[in-house]
Amino acid sequence: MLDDILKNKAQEVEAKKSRCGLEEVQAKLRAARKPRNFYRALKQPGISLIAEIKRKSPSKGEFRADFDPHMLAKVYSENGARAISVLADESFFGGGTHVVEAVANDPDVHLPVMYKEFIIDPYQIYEARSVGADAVLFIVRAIDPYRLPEMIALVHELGIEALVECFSAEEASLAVEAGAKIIGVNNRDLQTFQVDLQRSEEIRSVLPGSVVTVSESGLHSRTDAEKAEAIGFDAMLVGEALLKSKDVGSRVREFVGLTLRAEDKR
Ligand SMILES: O=C(O)c1ccccc1NCC(=O)[C@H](O)[C@H](O)COP(=O)(O)O
Repeated sequence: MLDDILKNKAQEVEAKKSRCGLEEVQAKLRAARKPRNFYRALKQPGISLIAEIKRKSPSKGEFRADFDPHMLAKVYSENGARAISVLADESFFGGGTHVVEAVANDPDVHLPVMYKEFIIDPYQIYEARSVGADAVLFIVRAIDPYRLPEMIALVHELGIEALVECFSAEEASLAVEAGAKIIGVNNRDLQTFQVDLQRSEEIRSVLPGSVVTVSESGLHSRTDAEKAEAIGFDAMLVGEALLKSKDVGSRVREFVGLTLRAEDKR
């Protein structure tokens, strides 16, 4: 699946570049709002929630009939999320750069916003900042390892942050050597879609204490959040469990430990 997404992304990026050149993107970037500090948001006491906005995903299909990015971002920020991840990919996740732009500049939302995209080219980093994003996602296995340090350096030069995602201890070491300050462990295998929270535990144990760490995918309860915190994660990235809820606000409060967990209410 990841290979299909990346093949499609390479074509999309080339098409975008011919519609809107880098100079035009850089001009827009100069007028973008000031970055919000994603790193500091995740580094606060207790496990921080990065709440995700996506219409659909390859593994789960459509998440909700009343999908409304503005409503979700507002509810996430009013109930204790510390950052928001917005899918920029349209073909597979039903998102878009315009969706990130709307959330990042929403007057009701004051949290840092991550541009969740399959980044393979520096052009996409400029594009992310030009719409007001405060962070971008890098997937280690999607980027040429020789280019990863320069991609991370460019993100920092633009005054924003990179969440660098890995699936193995080897990828985590590559990320650290490339200068990553924030490292994520994805619990979902992107070929089989199987989720294994054990992966977070294994990789966390080889990460240095100096990086901010994020456990990503397949977290479904406050119990999962507490386990991630207990093994040393600073933050968690959660989508499905929030998006599929009838009462998104109370689900967010549950994840961040402000209300009783669903299993304790039974
Ligand atoms: O989720 C997918 O189907 C998927 C497929 C191919 C590439 C990436 C994919 N997911 C990206 C993610 O990392 C998740 O959107 C994110 O971690 C949130 O996960 P969840 O809480 O399980 O929605």
